[in-house]
Parts: sequence; structure tokens; C-alpha cells
Amino acid sequence: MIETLETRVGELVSGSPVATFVIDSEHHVRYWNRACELMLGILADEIVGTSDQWRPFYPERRPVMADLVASGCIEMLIPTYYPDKYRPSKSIPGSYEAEDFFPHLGQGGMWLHFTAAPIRDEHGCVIGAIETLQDITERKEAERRLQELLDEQRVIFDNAHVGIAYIQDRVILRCNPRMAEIFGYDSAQDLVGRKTAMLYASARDWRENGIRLYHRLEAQGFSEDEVLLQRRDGRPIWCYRVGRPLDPQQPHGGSIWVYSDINAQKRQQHQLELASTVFENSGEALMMCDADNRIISVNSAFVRITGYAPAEVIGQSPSLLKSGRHDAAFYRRMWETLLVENRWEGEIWDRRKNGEIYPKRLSISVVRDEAGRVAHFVGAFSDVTRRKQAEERVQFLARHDALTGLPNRTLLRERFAQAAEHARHTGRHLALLFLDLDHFKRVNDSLGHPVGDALLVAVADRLRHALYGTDMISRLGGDEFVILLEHVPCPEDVVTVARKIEACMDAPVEIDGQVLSVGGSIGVAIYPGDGSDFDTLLQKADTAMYHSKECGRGTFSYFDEKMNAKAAERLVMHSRLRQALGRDEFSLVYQPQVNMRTGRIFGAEALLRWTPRDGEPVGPSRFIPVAEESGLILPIGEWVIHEAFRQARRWRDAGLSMQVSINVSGLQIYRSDLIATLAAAQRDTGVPPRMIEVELTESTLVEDVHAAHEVLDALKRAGYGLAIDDFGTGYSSLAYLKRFPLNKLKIDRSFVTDVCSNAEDRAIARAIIQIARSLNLRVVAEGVETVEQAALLRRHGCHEGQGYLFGRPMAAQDLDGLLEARASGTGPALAPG
Ligand SMILES: Nc1nc2c(ncn2[C@@H]2O[C@@H]3COP(=O)(O)O[C@H]4[C@@H](O)[C@H](n5cnc6c(=O)[nH]c(N)nc65)O[C@@H]4COP(=O)(O)O[C@H]3[C@H]2O)c(=O)[nH]1
Repeated sequence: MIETLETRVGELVSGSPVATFVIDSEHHVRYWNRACELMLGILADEIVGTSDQWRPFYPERRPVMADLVASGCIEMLIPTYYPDKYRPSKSIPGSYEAEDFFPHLGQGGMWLHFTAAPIRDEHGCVIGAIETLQDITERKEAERRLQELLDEQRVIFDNAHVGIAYIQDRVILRCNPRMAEIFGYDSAQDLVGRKTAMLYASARDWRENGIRLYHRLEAQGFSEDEVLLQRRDGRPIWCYRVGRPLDPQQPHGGSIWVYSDINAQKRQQHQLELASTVFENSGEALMMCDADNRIISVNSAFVRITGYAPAEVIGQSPSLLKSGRHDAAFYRRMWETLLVENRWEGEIWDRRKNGEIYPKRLSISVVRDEAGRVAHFVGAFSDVTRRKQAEERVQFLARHDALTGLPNRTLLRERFAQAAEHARHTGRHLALLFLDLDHFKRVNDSLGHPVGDALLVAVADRLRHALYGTDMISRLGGDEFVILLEHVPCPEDVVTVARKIEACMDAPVEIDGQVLSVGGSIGVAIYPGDGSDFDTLLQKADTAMYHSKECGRGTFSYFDEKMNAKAAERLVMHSRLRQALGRDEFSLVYQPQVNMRTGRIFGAEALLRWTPRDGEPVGPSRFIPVAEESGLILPIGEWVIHEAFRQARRWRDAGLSMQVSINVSGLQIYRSDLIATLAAAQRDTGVPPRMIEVELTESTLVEDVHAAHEVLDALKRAGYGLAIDDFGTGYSSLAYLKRFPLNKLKIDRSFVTDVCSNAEDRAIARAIIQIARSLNLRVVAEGVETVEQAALLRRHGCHEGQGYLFGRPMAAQDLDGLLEARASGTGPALAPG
């Protein structure tokens, strides 16, 4: 049987290039071919006849695959010896193959593929086994490397930071988890098998993209773009997308696509664009410098403010903008703050390209890198020239008068304090001159504020020209100017300055074609004689000015203590006068006016009386100036008009023809609606205007000829009589007599008193009578006290008179009595013989 085996297998085995050995049923090696010797390093002579076939493979005795096949019960044993490694051979029944690694073989181990097949006798009984060995180390190594590569790629595929998809005919066949993550799906599986249409916002987008992309794949072998796709939840997502076809000829046949989520970049890009737009369009000038403090970029506001074009400053140091106004210490402090606090902010003077120096509000910030090193300096600044100017203007206005530019009370007070301090040491005097323009309010009221303002400016200019630069001219407000003289050797020296001021206002001012006469009243108070503090001195100068006004305006007065007492009295009277109307303290008395030829009483002058409830009666010459100055004359005058009308009505009702004369002050002419008041009183009482005569003084008329003209014309048109009181004491301009629509002149009492004894007074009285007659005006003599006066006046042609001779001012009832007595012939003879 052995012969048979040998003859059947012998030559076959030894000639085979495949390592082969044969064992018999006793598990002794029978053949060990040359290839086996070479592969396993054991010669046939050493092993044939032994059962050491395990030796090349294992460290200790155990069955090899051939032993298991020869055992006849291989199915039972093989799982024990070759777990998970074996499989029955498909080609030879009963044979098994396996692959295993043998660390002892070769250099560094060897992978062997071994196949063991049973050898049977003619009866089919297993008589041995043949095992072939194949060195598959190289293949295994290649497989391992391939597997490694595949594993590596799988890891890359699964963990890639980009989405990767394999697409065929626009259907995703495979994709990685990142792809699902980018588009908001739970797993890659959710995308597999689906059309790429779901990545687009609309079917149209999908179609158009498809055409473009696949055309590109075909034309250039790849496609690369940034595209706005859609996530599963409908949110848009920007992707950078690269695609490559497996076969460029047939891109639809399969292509690999890589998607990167660039939403964040896009947002950043958008923000950068926004930042750059903001940088460029910022109203503030912006300048960016590198760590070496070289300018790297500037915006258009920078160009506008500095005048430098970007090319002129880029690469330069910002010190190019320096004005030279700040010293090295300033910049050193700036840098210290900047580097410690990473920020500096402040105001700085810089120079524009055109050389102009300007103030700017500058803030510099330090930008540092992650390591804390300075990366950039960013400077932002705005030109604060305008604000500075506004601040300066505010500063100026706080101490100056906006209209004239003169110092105001605040600055005057400060300057006074300094001057007083100085004067105290040198023993010199200071003087405050209080100048108040005469009739300024009327200019304002009748010609309007712009004209009033222009007049004030003109006066300020004149004062500036007239006085020394060392004299401080200030305006307190309204028409009040105060001049502070610092170098006054003695109080009398102020006269020169006061005269200069008067002189500078002599010439009229022309504004908008209107010629206005300016004049002012001046009051002087001296430091330290009249007071040592500013408020006291100012108040005393004011009082003195007031005195000047009372003395006929256009003059100046030094302060003296009597004035103060008068001023105090005026103040008290003013507050009492305010209450007088409400307390019904006023009354009217009437002084008869008589025809000196016939003795007939044809009218009466209404004269105001004030009897304070808790005091003595006060004469009109005392309280009327206070009422005028405070404006109280307006309501009081209104009361007088109504009361006089009511009396006229009573006389009319009693069948008496009595003309009532009403005194009207200048303020009523210029600042009240006199016509309306008269009309109201006339409406209330029904007294015809011809029964009423309005008396005004000469000086009232000339204050504002234009305005007076208007009012007088209106009065005349309304039918009132118009009389000029105190004629001869004022301007007595013949021109205005002609111009105004007057009815009557009243010769002032001062001429009548001595008319018999004083030739001059007589001449004046005569002249007035003649003027009146030649202008066809009635003439009334005031203050006729004696029969002689009356006779003389009558002889000279004055037929009407008023005075104690005919009757003192009296209550209306008393005058009624007089009238009744006249009518019954029992009264005194009013027409002197
Ligand atoms: N020595 C003397 N005096 C005589 C004689 N005859 C009359 N008088 C006084 O002379 C003044 C005449 O009034 P006037 O010139 O309008 O002067 C008035 C007038 O300008 C003003 N006045 C009086 N009542 C009013 C009024 O209702 N409104 C206004 N605005 N002023 C008034 O007050 C001034 C003074 O008024 P009175 O004190 O009432 O003084 C009155 C009167 O009492 C006389 O023979 N001898």
C-alpha cells in the first residue's frame, strides 16, 4: 500500500514548485519536497520518517492541518486547532484550507495559505494526507495596507470637516455624517438615495444649478463655487462646493462632491464689508496704524478734515499731523496712558495740510493680538472747531451783551472788583457812569425793535470811539449803559468824560432812512466816596441818572444822598400807587375855565387827586412822575378818562354845556390805545367828543413827532379838542404848531404869574397870544390869580382863562354850585371889570 502511495504521489510531490509534504496514516512524514525545505528551512532528511511536521510551524507539538485531515475526524477537531481560520476547500472533497501567520518563519514571520487534502486508497479509505503551503505574506501585506488605507479613508470620510457625497444622476448614493450635519439631517442615511433637490430652496434653483454644474464638470473636469443652499429646516446656508466626476465624459455617471459650510465666513465677510462701509462712511475721521505706528489706512472723513489724500499719509507717522502746540511732555503722557490703559482720549490741536491749526477731539485705542502684543492703533477724531467756537461764543455771551458785543453786568462786576482792589492800594478813585438813553422805549414801540436795536448798536459804537480803551463800557440791558472809569484822579475829572459822552450823542443817528436824535441822561457815582461795593455804587449811579432825567434829560448828575432819599420815597410811593386804583383812592377835581370877556364858565379841567386811605393827600406833581415812570399812568389815565366822561355826562344831563379837559401823559399817547379808551368811554356815556378836550404838554409832542402826529390826527378825526398845556416852557417850535391839528394853546402859569410886573413874561405871553391868533387857535391863560392879570391878558387878546381868580380845582358838586350861582346871578363876577 505504501508502494502504491509512493508511486502515486512520489514524483508529483517532489517535482512540485509548491511547498508540499505528505504524511501517512501513522502521521509520519513521507514526503517533504524541495520547496518545503526552502520555505520552512528543514531538510527532508531531517524530517521524513518522523512525526515532527509541527516543528517548523509551532513552538510545541500539536497537529497540523494534514494531521487533522489524516485523522478522519477533522470536522470535529479543526475548530479547536484553527478557530475562525479554516474553511473546507471547494475543489477537493474532504480537504481544508486555512491562512495563518507564523512568526517563526522567514524573517519577521510569514503568512501561509495551507491546504490539506486526504489521500485515499482504492477503497476510499484515508491513508494519509497531503498539505501544500503557499507563502502569502506579500499578498497579506498588500491586503493589510489596502485595509489600512480603506480604514484611513473611512476615518477621513466619517470625520471630515466637510460634507462629502457620492452622487449619481443627481441622487446621493453615499455621504458622510458631516454632510448630514451641515444640512441638518440626523444621519447620513437620511440623505442616501434622495435627490439633491432637497438641498435647494426651489426646484428651479436645482434645475439651473444642475445644468451649470454638469456642464462645468464636462468642460473643465471639476466645478467649484459658493452657493446658497437650504437646510432641512428651511434655513439658508452658504456652502463652498467642489465637485469632480469619476469620468468627465459622463459626469452624471458618478461624481464626488465636497461641501464646506461657509455661513460663518459669509457672515464675517458681510460684517467686514459692513465694517469697511462704516469705516469709510463714518463722520469721524478714522486712522489705523500698525504696531510701528505707521498709518495703514484712513477714511474719507480723515481726508476731508486733514486735507491729506490717503496716498500722502499711508506709511507715514501720525506725527505728520502735529501742530507744534503741544510739548514733548504732552505726547509722552499720552503714550503712557495709551500703553497702560489701551486708550487715550482728549482734545488736541493739529495742523491740516494747508497749514491751518484746528482743535480736534481724538480717541486712540490699542488693538492687541492674542499674545498681548500691540497689533494696531486706531485713532478716531472729529474737528471740534465749530464746537470750540460755539463754546467760546457761549463764554463770550456769558460776559457780554449779544447785541452790542459790550461787556455785560457780570464782566463789569468782575472788572470793578479788580479795579476796586487796585484803587484801594493806590488811593485812586473809580467812577461808574450810568447812561440811560432818553425816550428809547418810544423808539422801540413806535419804530420797532430792529430800529431800537440798531440805535443801541450805534450808541455802543459811538461810546467806543469817544472813550479810551481803558474805560470799560458795558451794557446792562435795555437802553442802560454803564461806563467804569478806572483812572480818576479826582471826582471832578469825571465831568470831562460825561461831556464827551454827551457830545458823542449830539449828532442824530440815521437808521433805515429815519433820522433819530439820541440823547442820554447820565448819573455818576464815585468809589469810594459813594460806596465801596459794586451793587451800591451802581444803584447810586442809577439814582443820579434818574435825577438827571428829572432835571430835563440830556444832562448828568453826581450822586448825592438827597437823591437816595427821593429814590426811596419814589419806591414807597410806587408800591402804594399800585394799590390805589383798587382801593378807590383817586378822585377828580375840576377847575373852571372861563371866558374872560363874558365871565361864562365854558368848561373845566379835570385834575387828578390821590388821597391814600391811610395818609395825607398827595399832589399830582409828586405822584404823576412816579406813575409815569412805572407805567401805572396807563391804568390810572384810563380811569381818569372814564371818570371825566361820566362827569361830562352828568353836566350834559343837567343841561349844562361844559367842555371837560383831560390831561393825557406821553405814555398814554405812545403806549396805550388812547383812541380806543376814549371811544369806549364815549360809548359808555354817550358824551359827544366835542365836549372833551385832550391836553398834552409840549414835551410830549416832540418826543416822537411822527407817532404823536398819527395819534393827534386820529383824535382830531374823532372830533376831540386838542390843547397844548404849559405852552412856552418846552420847545415851542412853531413848525409843530402848524403841523399838528391843535385847537388851543395854554399859556403856562409861569408867564402869567408875573405878566404885570415882568416885561419879558409879558412879551412872551403876548407873543403866544399872537401866534395862537395868527394860527387861528384859541388861547387860554393858566394860573390867573389877579384881576390885573386877567385884564392885561384880555387886553392883549387872550379871552379865556383858568386860575384861582375864577376858581380853584374843586369837587364836581362844588363846581355845580358855582355854576348854579352863576346861572342865578348870585355867584362872584367872573369877568373882571
Ligand atoms: N399857583 C396856582 N396854581 C394854579 C392856579 N390855577 C390852577 N393851578 C394849578 O395848576 C395846575 C394845572 O394843571 P396842569 O398844568 O395841567 O398840571 C397838572 C398836570 O400836568 C398834572 N395832572 C393833574 N391831573 C392829571 C391827570 O389826570 N393826568 C395827567 N396825566 N396829569 C395830570 O399835574 C399837574 C399839576 O396839577 P395840580 O397840582 O392839580 O395843579 C393844577 C392846578 O391846581 C393858579 O391860579 N395858581
